[in-house]
Formats: sequence, structure tokens, C-alpha cells
Amino acid sequence: MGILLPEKFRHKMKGLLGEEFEAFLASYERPRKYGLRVNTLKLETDQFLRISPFAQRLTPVPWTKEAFYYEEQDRPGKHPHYHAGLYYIQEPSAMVPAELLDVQPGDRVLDLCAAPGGKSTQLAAKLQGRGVLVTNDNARERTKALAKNVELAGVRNAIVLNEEPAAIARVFEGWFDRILVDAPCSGEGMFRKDESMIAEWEKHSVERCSLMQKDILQHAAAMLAPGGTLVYSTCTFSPEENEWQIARLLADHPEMEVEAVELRYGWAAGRPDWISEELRAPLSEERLASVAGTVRLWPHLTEGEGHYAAVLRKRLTDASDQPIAERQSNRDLPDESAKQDSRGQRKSKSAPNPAGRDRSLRSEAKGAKGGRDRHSGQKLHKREAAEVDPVASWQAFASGHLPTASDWPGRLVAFGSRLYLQPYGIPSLDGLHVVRAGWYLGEAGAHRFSPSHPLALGLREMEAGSILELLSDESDTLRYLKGETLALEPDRLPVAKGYVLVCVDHQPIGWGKYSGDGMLKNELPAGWRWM
Ligand SMILES: C[S@@+](CC[C@H](N)C(=O)[O-])C[C@H]1O[C@@H](n2cnc3c(N)ncnc32)[C@H](O)[C@@H]1O
Repeated sequence: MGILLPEKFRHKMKGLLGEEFEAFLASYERPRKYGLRVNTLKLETDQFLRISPFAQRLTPVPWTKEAFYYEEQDRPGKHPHYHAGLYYIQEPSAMVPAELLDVQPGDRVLDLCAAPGGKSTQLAAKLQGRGVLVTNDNARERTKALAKNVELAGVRNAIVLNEEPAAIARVFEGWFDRILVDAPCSGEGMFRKDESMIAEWEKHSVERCSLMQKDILQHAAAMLAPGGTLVYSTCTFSPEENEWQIARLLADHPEMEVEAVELRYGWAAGRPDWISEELRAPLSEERLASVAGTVRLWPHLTEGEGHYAAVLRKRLTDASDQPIAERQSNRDLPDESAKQDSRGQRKSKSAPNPAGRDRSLRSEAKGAKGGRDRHSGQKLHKREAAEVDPVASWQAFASGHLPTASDWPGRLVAFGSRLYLQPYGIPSLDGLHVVRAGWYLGEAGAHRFSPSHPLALGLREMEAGSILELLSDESDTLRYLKGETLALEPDRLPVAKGYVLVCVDHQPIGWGKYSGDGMLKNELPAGWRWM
């Protein structure tokens, strides 16, 4: 019962691989591998292994220290820990590009082709809440899943965009320390994981994808800061979408160079010999040979599906080959001094800007094209925005429920009555389609502030004034995740009325509201419930 590979694909791969082709073909007879990656924004890997019911059957993914192969029958997507964002289910080879990007806390990171967000959540975990992640996809529908996964992972320092790379480059030229281009591709490496990719392959030709990749890469290069690193990756085998793209980039951008990836775990070298004559011509021998420093993951040589990745660095020199001063990145600065005020000026160490007290509020409503809030799809009316002061409403809520909120770094940004905490130092997003302007805190109403589900998911248990502690294997947990009201045992009654952070195994899973009658009203939004 093997996979029926398209004849054209078989023929091409046979030509490329020669004697190795039979081993490659045999890999399609072997079962695919399943992977999950522990979300270290929420807990440490060993902590997860202590509480996970399937920990004993997990085996390590060699290239990602917080990731594991799991057995199909364990179905980790059907466990409360999944709803608490404790891990992301991700194909093991797909974890490699974010590993190669070498993100450090405090970096400015762009994930340009990001939906549904697997690599974004991985990059966010590497940032550990410091610096900023701008995550984007040009497909509007797909940004819904992207935003949801970023929120489930509890990421506090991300901006989600729905844009073409050219539009982002106009705002963020030379701005990012790290850029991931996980490009749209013909998906040849995914045929074993998902057979529907074969039909997709017939539709999306290698040629069409190559043109998109070329365009995306040009804009990505423009957004990279000198000294910054860009990782280009695909899940396909065709040289036109891999080594050819890197050759073209090297020819067009003398300031970019390949950083060789160490070949471990059965990874294979990139193939400069597969690059067309036309693309080789403008390259020096040395630059052409450097393409061997990119990496191919073949399913017959490694424990995962087919992938390609290239690590590129922008040199710290200008056109005249003179070194240029390295921009001081956020990572070099202590937390407090890395903060910037609303005009993008650095604030002095002695002038912290506590989020809860930031009154330099700017309505992003005009930044949303067509005067719409991309989050709700609702039309924004100036009067509505003027009626409630979202900051005051938030402050009143936070002072009663979130004692440490005034210390959270970032500045408050409102879209109408919706309030976000945005990382410091972001240039104006006016004119861009903004899906999330930061960590979505909630919505200010006429009489009270309604905290959002993403706020709950981004919290630590100890940050909430009032919590309900559940265990993952008790029946109330499933009831809560299904959206039911909970009848609380007397020893679990909250001390006061109001919002309660519901936690499972000490990890937040959403809000409940207690009105003093022994019942906890469920505040889990419909789209987040257990199906
Ligand atoms: C391979 S998928 C990304 C997978 C994602 N990085 C992850 O790890 O979950 C490629 C994505 O690129 C998006 N895309 C296609 N053309 C694009 C463009 N011009 N700009 C930005 N994103 C684009 C597609 O909508 C698709 O979601």
C-alpha cells in the first residue's frame, strides 16, 4: 500500500539522485515520524516530562533539545496540556530552520511566511519574552490559525501581520537581527506526511513557486540588519526552489554570504552542482562552492520528512567594504534600558515606563485599512472609541486581578475598545494590515474590562490574584474545556467575586467568573473550546 508518486517527480528525482534513488524511494514505505516540541515559554522540558502521561514513550529529536518523537496512538492534540499550550505538534524536520536561526533573547525577529505558526512559536520560545517577534503571512485566512497558535503558546511579544513582504519592507528596512523565510514551496518533502500534497504539487508548479520565492527573498534581504542572519527553508527537493534561490540571492546581494551548516544527524550538504549554468555564471568559484554549506534533509538519511535550509549572513560592511558600526541590538541592553517610548526614543534606565501606567495611547484604528479592526472585522466608529478609555478600564481591571501588570514591559495600544500590549520600539504600523498589534489584553466596555483568552494563556499562575487549580485528569477540567459552568466544591471557592484564572496542573487554560453562588461561569470563547 505504498504512496503513488507522480511519474514526473520520480523521473526527476531519479535523475538527481542516481544510485541513491532506490534508498530514497524505499523511505516512502516507512511510516512517517510524529513530533512535538515542549513550549519552554511555559515550562521546562523536564517539568513537562514529569507531568505528561505519555512521557515514557517519547524519544528525543536529536536537533531540538525540547522536542520528542511521539507514538501516533498517544494523540497529544487530545490532552488538556495541549489546550494549555504546553507543546506544539510539529513535524521533526520542520524544527530545523528555527534551530539554525540562532535567535537570542532580545533579538528583533521576523517570521515572514509564518502560518500556521509552528516555527513562530519555536522562535518566540527562544526569545523568552524579550525582544520582538513580527510574524506574518500574506494569506488572510491562514493568519487566523497563526494568531491562535501564537496566543495558545502564551507569546507576549509578538505582532501578527497579514501583508505582502514588499509592504513590510517599506516599514522595517534593515531592522531585523534574525529573519526566517519558510517559503511557500511545491511541498515535495511532505508527500509521505500528507498525501494531499501530491495533488497540490500538480497544481503549484515548481516554476511558480520559484518566482514567489525570489520575490520574497529580495524583500527579506532588505529587512535584515547588517550582521543579521536570515534562514531560508523549504519542504521540497527541487533545486530550482533551493540552491537556485540561494545562488540568485548571492548574485544580487554581494553583502550576503552563506554560513555553512555543520552536517550532523544524517543531514546532507547542499548541491551547487545542481545549479543552472545561467545562475552560476555571475558567481565566483568560492561563492558558488559556499552553497554546499546549505543543508538537505533527506527522508532516507534522517528521522523526519524532506527539507532544505540555508543560513545567510549580511556582512558588516558597506558597498566600499568598510566596516560599519554594528547597531546596538536589544539583546545587548539590560531590560529596562531597551525600552522605548511611543516616539521610538530610548528611555533612560531611570525612567521606566510601566505598562499599566502608560498613557501615551495611540489608536491604531487608522492603521487598519478601510477603517476596520482586523481582529473583529467590525467597522470602527470614532465616537465608540472615544466613549470608553480603554487604558483606564484596563488599569481598573488589572489593579484588582493582576497585581504585577504595571511592571510588564511594553506600551498599551488600542484599536477602538480593544487593548494590546505592544513590545517597545516598534515603528509605526500605519498602512499595514495588523492582525494583532501585540499581546491582546481584552476589551473595554462601558462598565468593565473583559479580559481576553490570550491574556489568560500568556499569564503565569502566580501573576493572577485569584486562581482555580484543576488537575488534568479530573472531570472538571474536561467540563471547563467544553465550555460548561463548574459547580465548585466548598474548599475551592474563590475568596472574592470576579475573574478567576483557571489552571490545569498549574498552567492557565482560561478565565472563569465567580459571582458568589458556588458556580464558576465559563469564560472560554467558543472558538477555543474542546471539540
Ligand atoms: C511553508 S508555509 C509556512 C509554514 C510555517 N512557517 C510554519 O512553520 O507553520 C508557507 C506560508 O507562506 C505563505 N505565503 C505564500 N506567499 C507568501 C508571500 N508572498 N508573503 C508571505 N507569506 C506567503 C503561505 O500562505 C504559507 O502559509
